[in-house]
Amino acid sequence: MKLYSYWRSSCSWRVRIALNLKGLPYEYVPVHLVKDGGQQNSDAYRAINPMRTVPTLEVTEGGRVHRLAQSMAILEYLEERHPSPALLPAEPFLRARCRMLSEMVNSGIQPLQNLAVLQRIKAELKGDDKAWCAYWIDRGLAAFQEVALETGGTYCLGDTVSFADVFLVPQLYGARRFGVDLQPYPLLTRIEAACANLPAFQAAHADRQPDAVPA
Ligand SMILES: N[C@@H](CCC(=O)N[C@@H](CS)C(=O)NCC(=O)O)C(=O)O
Repeated sequence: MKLYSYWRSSCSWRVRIALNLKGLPYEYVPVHLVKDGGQQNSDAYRAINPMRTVPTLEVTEGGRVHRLAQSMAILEYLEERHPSPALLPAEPFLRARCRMLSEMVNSGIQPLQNLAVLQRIKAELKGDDKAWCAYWIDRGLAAFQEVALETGGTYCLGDTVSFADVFLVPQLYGARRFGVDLQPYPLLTRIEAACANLPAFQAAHADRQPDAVPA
């Protein structure tokens, strides 16, 4: 498998964690989201992913190359194709709660802090892109914690790692980047610390990627 990724992209990070948790090796193809006006906007990359975003996972199966985009769709594919270890709970209610928490990040927070959105806010609306981001991330995390309190154990859903943790951890990195105070979210930072003990999360960390820029 080949993963088109950017070190600091939270959506790519989710897929890296899931691939690692499932023990699936992959080739890392860096797509620089800022350099050259953003390599995601190049004709070559648009042919790979018309949404001009990372991640894209390329899978060769039965002699055919399949390209998958949208981290949630990729995670669902990995879960179906490589069910063990399971990243979705077996029980239908918990399964839905897991997807619910994941979507709170996937559609409730990340799209509002996406690079292309921030560039427009700053350049065209002359707005404060960082304050915009911090507001939506904070609001989203507050809701996430409230929901996670009902099911949280070591991780978001009891004591087993799931999609919800895979979505949460990169989002907390983004929160710090945009100056969000995480003091009000002790459950979330506790879960983050538990995930940080796992090799799959460690290897997926932004700073450990081949295209990472040292601070
Ligand atoms: N819903 C998509 C979102 C993908 C996305 O927005 N990726 C960001 C990085 S996390 C990106 O490539 N942004 C490029 C841009 O805004 O120009 C997913 O989950 O994969």
